[in-house]
Amino acid sequence: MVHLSRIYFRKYGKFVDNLRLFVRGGSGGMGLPRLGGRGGDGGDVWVVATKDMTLKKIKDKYPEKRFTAETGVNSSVRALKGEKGKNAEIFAPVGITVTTDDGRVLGELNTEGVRVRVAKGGAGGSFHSRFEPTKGWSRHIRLDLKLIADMGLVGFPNAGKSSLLTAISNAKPEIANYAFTTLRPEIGKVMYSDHKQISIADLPGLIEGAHMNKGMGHKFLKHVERTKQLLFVVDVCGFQLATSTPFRSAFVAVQLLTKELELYKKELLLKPALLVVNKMDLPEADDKLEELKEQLQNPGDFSALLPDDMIPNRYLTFKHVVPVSANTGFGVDLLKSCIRESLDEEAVMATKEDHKVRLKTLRLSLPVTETQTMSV
Ligand SMILES: Nc1nc2c(ncn2[C@@H]2O[C@H](COP(=O)(O)OP(=O)(O)OP(=O)(O)O)[C@@H](O)[C@H]2O)c(=O)[nH]1
Ligand SMILES: [Mg+2]
Repeated sequence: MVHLSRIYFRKYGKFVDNLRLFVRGGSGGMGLPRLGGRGGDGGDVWVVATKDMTLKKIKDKYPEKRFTAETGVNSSVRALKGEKGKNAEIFAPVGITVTTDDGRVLGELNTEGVRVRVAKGGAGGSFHSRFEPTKGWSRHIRLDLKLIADMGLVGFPNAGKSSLLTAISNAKPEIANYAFTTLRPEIGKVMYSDHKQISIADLPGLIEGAHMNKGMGHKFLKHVERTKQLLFVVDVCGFQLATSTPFRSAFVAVQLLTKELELYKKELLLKPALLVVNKMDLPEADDKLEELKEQLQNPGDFSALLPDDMIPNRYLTFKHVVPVSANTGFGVDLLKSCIRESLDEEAVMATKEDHKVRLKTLRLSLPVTETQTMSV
């Protein structure tokens, strides 16, 4: 079973959370001057929110990333009014924003079945156009998978994720000394002194086997896909789900969490990650933290501590390892600044990347030809 899922996950390429596509409405059909016949209008291009769809699937299925609707049917003696060309439909995942290249929002596809027209077909030729049809609109659009939060908390049950969110944000999630207190994501906003706000999603605890849909499984992991960065949270003293399940030290917990994400979708591990070592107020926490830090320096040397089939292919490198106590507030300010620093760094990199793409596009599209943009 584990093997099967590994083979399955190898199929994934890089995680895709935005996609740029070229869309063109179909041209209109020719009119028939002799009999005053009108050609059919060209088909339109629509983006349709569809269950179980991903941007990656669109990219794989349409590597050219071009969608053109069909041309309207010419007017003929047998059918004076030509039929409208067939629409092109782009089946896209639920939770995307569709924008033009310059950032104008064309639609938010938040519910299955919602659709937005992104390119209108041209008009069929008629008396008013001397029976000449017009071309469909053409342009580039962007599909962006909306993030539910900047940061997502990833940890086993009871690690103190909800307590941590309470300590650093305005959120008031449920906290209790039993596993699976949190059953759905709750978003907390963290305020900074310069008024910048960032969002953190408290997510249900992950358990071993989550990638095979155990526990909250996929429901949980799906949300992790929609955060910019990951905030791993472990209990410095380790974790045991039940007396019948093995005890996991903080180091093992980190690696098991990594492996669960890897087995679900290894691209998740491309996201920047920070590690929070919680419950530093507990006895012997300092010694345990030292041990954890040492193990994280050379994780490969400690792989014998992990079950054979749960050794990550690549150990994660955390941008920051921050010891905190959600209960006493120790380390919370430091954590807030580490989070901010990490997000700011990523934003700078994203802007640079975006500039590069735009420059490249500009060079490729010069001189500007007949590309038209729609006014709605
Ligand atoms: N001593 C100590 N206990 C803590 C700390 N943070 C959280 N706890 C306790 O750990 C237990 C679990 O805390 P939660 O915040 O509910 O943990 P969670 O990770 O959100 O758990 P799930 O929602 O079940 O995944 C509670 O009894 C908390 O009071 C801490 O810093 N120190
Ligand atoms: Mg919780």
